[in-house]
Amino acid sequence: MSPTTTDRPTLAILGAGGDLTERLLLPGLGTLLATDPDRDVTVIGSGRSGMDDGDWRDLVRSALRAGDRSPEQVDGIVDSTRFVELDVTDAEAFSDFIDGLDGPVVLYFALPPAVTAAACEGLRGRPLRDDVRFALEKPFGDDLASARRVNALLTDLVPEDRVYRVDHFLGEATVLNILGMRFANRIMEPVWTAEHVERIDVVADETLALEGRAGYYDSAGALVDMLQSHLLLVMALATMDAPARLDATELHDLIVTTLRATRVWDGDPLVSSRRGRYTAGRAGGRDVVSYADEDGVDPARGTETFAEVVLEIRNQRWAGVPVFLRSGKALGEDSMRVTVAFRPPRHVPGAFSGGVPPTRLTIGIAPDRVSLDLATNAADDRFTLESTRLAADLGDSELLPYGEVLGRILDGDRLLTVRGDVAEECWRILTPVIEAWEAGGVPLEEYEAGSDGPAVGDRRE
Ligand SMILES: O=P(O)(O)OC[C@H]1O[C@@H](O)[C@H](O)[C@@H](O)[C@@H]1O
Repeated sequence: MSPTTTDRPTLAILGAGGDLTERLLLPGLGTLLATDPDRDVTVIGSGRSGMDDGDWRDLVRSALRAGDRSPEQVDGIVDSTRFVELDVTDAEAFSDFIDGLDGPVVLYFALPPAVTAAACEGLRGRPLRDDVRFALEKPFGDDLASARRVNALLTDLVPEDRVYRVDHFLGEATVLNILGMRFANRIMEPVWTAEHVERIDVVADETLALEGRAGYYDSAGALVDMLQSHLLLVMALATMDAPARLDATELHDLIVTTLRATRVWDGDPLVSSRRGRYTAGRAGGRDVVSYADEDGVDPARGTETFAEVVLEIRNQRWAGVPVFLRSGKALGEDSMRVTVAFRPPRHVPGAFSGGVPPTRLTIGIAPDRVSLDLATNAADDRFTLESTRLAADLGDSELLPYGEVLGRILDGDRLLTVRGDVAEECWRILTPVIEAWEAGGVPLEEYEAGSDGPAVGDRRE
């Protein structure tokens, strides 16, 4: 098969009629173009439901225009874009579609894992052009077994270095800042060990509720939607060893080594995990109906909208330090962050009565902020300690996480993607929790929308 060769890459979005394209991919691409005015790309949308070509162009134009970028650049993309009606599980049609694209090609699977798997299965044994890259949206598989199957299938089609598993958290400026802060400050690494750290919290609290996404979310739930993907990767970046170079192989090797050492705390999901589901209330300034009453939800399924799991990274650096991963929807506050709580000093002179406030470093992912809580002498009593917060806003980056990730994929850089073995480790770590929850071993606690989650078993820092 001889691909057409032009330098201009083609981004072919499969499942382009879904909300991901409109809400995240195209706006992300828009910010990429705004920050890189010379970048050129052909965007092709495809999906099963026939979208009118004009509607598709309008969608692309308005998503790309949402920002301050050159009209010529947007016009160039809108003029060359089109929508192709396609069922990717029809192997012959899918294969013809790929062959007809101008290369190099990024096939972006914005599709449920089972459809992606069926589409890839259909390509097996067919000639495939050698300038095609596969970009896949999370979740990668529905469980460990299916993730392994999809990975095997993919590497049967193309080498792993042409597979780009997308986790947009890796494109968050502040997530990348974890690396900068940790490895570019001499004061960090010496205390970044179990010797000095008491606990780590990786948190993604959202005021957002379901937002009409029952079709996807009701079968995923908070554990798979957030912990199995985003939060485990953030945890790995915050706890891995220092890279010698910042390239994809080095980063992925360090991430997977950390994940391989990670287990549910005490090996017991019954005491090391909590789950909850919101009831009606008010969150993020909006009235929220009970999750069970949301459109498209099957209440009998018992999907959780809040998940917390305590993990242990059983290696020399971290053994004995609990790592709390927590995420919930319809909570009282938006807060995505990593908080590292340090142990108290070995000795504090007795003159300081009344206890020592903890030292804590918080790297905020959203809002983008770094803060350090230090014990300082109280202004009104020199021999009493109080907590003082040093905080700095990191400033917003115009480039949205999806823009950062897409840019690298279009450039053939895998740094901010998820390697196959990393994705499998993420499933492996949480499989005991998934099984315990399926067996009903952990109760589904209710919490009111707008609260800070289920009260039962709360071990917040
Ligand atoms: O804050 P962001 O970047 O929108 O990321 C959070 C979202 O990440 C997505 O991957 C989840 O599916 C959503 O449920 C979640 O709301």
